[in-house]
Amino acid sequence: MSTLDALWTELADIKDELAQRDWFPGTSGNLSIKVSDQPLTFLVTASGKDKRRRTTEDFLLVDSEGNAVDPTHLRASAETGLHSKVYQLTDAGCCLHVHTVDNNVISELYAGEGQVTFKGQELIKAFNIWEEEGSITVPIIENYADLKILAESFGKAIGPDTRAVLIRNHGITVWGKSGFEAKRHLEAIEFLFSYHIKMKSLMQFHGGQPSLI
Ligand SMILES: CSCCC(=O)C(=O)COP(=O)(O)O
Ligand SMILES: [Zn+2]
Repeated sequence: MSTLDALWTELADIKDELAQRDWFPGTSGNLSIKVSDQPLTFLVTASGKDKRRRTTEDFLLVDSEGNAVDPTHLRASAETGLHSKVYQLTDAGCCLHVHTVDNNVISELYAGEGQVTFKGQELIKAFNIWEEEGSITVPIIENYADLKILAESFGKAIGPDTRAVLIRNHGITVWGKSGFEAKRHLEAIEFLFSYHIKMKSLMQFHGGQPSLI
């Protein structure tokens, strides 16, 4: 199996796993995996597809501008520019974008602060943060309809410690050095979002104290 085929299969397997979690509602979401550094090329999901299905036309190889490397009738994800930023600004090997109710709720709750921080949670270790008081901060950006402006704003939100960026009432983009690490980061951040929303609702209904009754 060629390297390209192996990367294709790796990304297709991740796509299947995320689909099993129902993280691609209404054809949303896009995924990519880096193929080469110089020049930058990566496999990215074709736009507008039902990402729950596995087909031979799920991905295409694009360059740093998001242009197809080989002739194809497929259109690269509308959000390919964001994946490109991730590969240009970080050491990522894989980048995942999903829309979930939890990530949309968190993005709206904390949009005013421009970021959300989690601490005191074991799953922060999934980001390779092992300090006693370790924390993870996720920047939140506005959801510009113009995808070039969105990609610029997204790129500006990426600092040396950024592992994920939330787009307000849209979704999250997460990356990792490998497909395995990107998926671990995504699962961990969605866990933290879900925990936070549940805890916040319990506290609201029970006078500021978490309660299950
Ligand atoms: C119906 S979802 C709107 C577009 C979007 O946000 C998304 O994640 C999917 O776009 P793509 O072009 O990658 O299919
Ligand atoms: Zn999206």
